[in-house]
Amino acid sequence: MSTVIGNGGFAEESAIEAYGLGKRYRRGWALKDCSFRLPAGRICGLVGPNGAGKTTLMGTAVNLLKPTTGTVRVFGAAPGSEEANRRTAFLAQEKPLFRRFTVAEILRLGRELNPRWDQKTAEEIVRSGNVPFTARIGTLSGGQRTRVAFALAFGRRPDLLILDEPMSDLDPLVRHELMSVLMAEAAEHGTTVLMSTHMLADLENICDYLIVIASGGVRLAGEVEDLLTAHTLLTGAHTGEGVPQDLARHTVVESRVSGRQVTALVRPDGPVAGTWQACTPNLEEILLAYLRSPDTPPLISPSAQVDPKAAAA
Ligand SMILES: Nc1ncnc2c1ncn2[C@@H]1O[C@H](COP(=O)(O)OP(=O)(O)OP(=O)(O)O)[C@@H](O)[C@H]1O
Repeated sequence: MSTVIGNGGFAEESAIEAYGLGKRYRRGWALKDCSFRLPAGRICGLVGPNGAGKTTLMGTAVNLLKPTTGTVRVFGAAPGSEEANRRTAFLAQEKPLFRRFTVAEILRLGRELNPRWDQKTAEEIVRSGNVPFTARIGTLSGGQRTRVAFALAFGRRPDLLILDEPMSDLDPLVRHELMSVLMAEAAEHGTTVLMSTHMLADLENICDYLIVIASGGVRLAGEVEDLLTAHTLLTGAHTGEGVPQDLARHTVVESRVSGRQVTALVRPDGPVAGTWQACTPNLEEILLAYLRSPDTPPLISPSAQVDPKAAAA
């Protein structure tokens, strides 16, 4: 199992490590050359445009899909192994639950199949949404079914919870409530969460770690705090064509001209020369700039990097 020495000098366990992960269907590559590490204990947002391969990536981590290239490990174990299965829960986008079962029967099934089952937490999640325990799954609304799927996932008391766009069919109040449950559970038990989302509010309010994938692989990965502080948003006078000379030694993620003003999102490599107004960008500005600029070199924080040699070990 690989570990990395973190800032405090403690060895941090890896929840997920992906090495050159790729999946090819007949139509082409769904996921390509994806390498990253998710340290244990983080709540990580997985972001990317439609079709970037987020569901595919999650599918390989829970052994629903076999990668075409590369490998993925969950707590150092192969997906599908007893160790990985015991420690991981997956909530798929379409929330497949047995439609003819009642809510109580589904929870009983969860209890019987999982040695670490936490009935109290599972029941509380169902009860706080006033979902009747006697109702059949097939008669529930989409949002209620999501709530029951959440209860099943949390009831398993996983070390790693993988959620594929979990909030897409929930009303704002329920989203808020279930996100609070998610954060409280994760904080109490040190659960690692990998959650794909298109909602920037989820990222800003919940996630402390971020992985951005696009057609060319991983574009950004690391602690949200580190990703924010690595960038500066500069505004100055537009004096000529192309990237301003002052910025030539820095990584310019994106620059845009509006009238006589130029705005540039930059990864500064030391102090920036010239007359610029500088501010810290927000997560949305960084995300959009990277997704619009496929040629910008990716930024992978040290904590999110894998050692390619470890893939063969
Ligand atoms: N079973 C399949 N057969 C063929 N192509 C597939 C299959 N599953 C996914 N794909 C393709 O792989 C690519 C990645 O799909 P995936 O569902 O992983 O993306 P995503 O990032 O989760 O997208 P979204 O944000 O829209 O949910 C898409 O182009 C999709 O059409």
